Amino acid sequence: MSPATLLIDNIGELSTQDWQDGSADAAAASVLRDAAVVFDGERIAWVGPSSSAPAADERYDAEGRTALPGWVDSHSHLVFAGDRTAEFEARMAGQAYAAGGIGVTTAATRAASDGDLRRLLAARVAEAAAWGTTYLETKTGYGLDVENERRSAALAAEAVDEVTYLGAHLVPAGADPEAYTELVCGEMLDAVRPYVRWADVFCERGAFTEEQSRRVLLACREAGLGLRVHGNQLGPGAGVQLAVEVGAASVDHVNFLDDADVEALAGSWGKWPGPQFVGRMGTVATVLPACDLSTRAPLAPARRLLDAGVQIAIASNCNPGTSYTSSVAFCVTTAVLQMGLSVQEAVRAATFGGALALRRHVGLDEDGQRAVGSIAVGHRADIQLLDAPSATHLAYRPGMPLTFAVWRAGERVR
Ligand SMILES: N=CN[C@@H](CCC(=O)O)C(=O)O
Ligand SMILES: [Zn+2]
Repeated sequence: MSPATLLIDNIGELSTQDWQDGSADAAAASVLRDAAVVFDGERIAWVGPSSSAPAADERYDAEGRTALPGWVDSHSHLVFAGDRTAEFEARMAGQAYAAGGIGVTTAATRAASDGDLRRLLAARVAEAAAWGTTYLETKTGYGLDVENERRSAALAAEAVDEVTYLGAHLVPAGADPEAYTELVCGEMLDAVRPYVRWADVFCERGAFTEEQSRRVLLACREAGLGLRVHGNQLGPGAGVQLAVEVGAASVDHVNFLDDADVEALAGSWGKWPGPQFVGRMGTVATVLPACDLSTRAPLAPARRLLDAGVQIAIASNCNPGTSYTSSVAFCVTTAVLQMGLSVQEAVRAATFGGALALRRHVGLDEDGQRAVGSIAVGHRADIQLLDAPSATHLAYRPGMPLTFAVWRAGERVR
């Protein structure tokens, strides 16, 4: 049981990510020294200097460590069974990644019992939490028939914060692409609908065409789902433009972008932020650094996107094919060392950026849920402590296990 109120004081560096706008100055403003926070149950009740912190039922001394919002991992595929080590080895020997590998995981996932899938999923969620992830999205997409997609969605809804329907991940072996697309837009959508908030489509060669992707996205929007797109991963393509056209909250991967793609994404943010961050929102570009490394793809142009005024997120894309890690810290490190982001920009993308991509950056919306991804009064009490004097150590000491303590909705989970 958590105490009613908990004071965490003596925080050496507190990166609140409580931004007033997206400018570089705001990055500095969001970092406090010698700070403290107070939780009241699941809610942040106070943030400020340690010296003026109010009393609370319990106190935790951070001993000068660094505090950040918990990671908001806005892209993962955790409902699966089986193993793709052989495919990974072949890739490291020079073979290119292709969408077809999804079929291997689909066969193993269909063969797994509910109990096995539930245990596998719970272990993956626990692993993510242990490394600082406090808000987690995951997708279906390894069922690819009505009952297995429904089952994946139902199991995911038991285990994570946000569930995305990805029936349009691959046309299963032997199926007619048109007939399968109709199924995804009809009977399969009806079956998953009670469990999901989002729909996604893999708009790429070897998966779904632009026209099929548009049909899926519009049907899902009509059913009341928010939209996300896997786009421009394996080559130039229509994914980004389609995501902006349909008002998707996020387009993910974005490795191959031309000028028009960057302009479309930047243009989608032209009317944001308004007061309280609720101006008309655009399409977040979500970069997936671990996936880029594991597929030996050109890194997504995160620096260019930020400079153009696009809101970006960093996510793990944890899945057995292209990115078998849920370590968002590893992704942040890579974004700094290889994508040209500053530490605070990368931390922001993996916290506030993920919340933007899931439309959870402001609180108590239609679902009555609290805001996540930044540390401010009224937001959910999701905080991680790093065993380091500053967040810079995430990139300065790559690969070191810096996660020291994690609270999720006020509960200590590590
Ligand atoms: N690109 C599409 N889907 C996953 C990979 C799925 C798989 O290969 O199993 C991704 O986001 O990388
Ligand atoms: Zn993915």
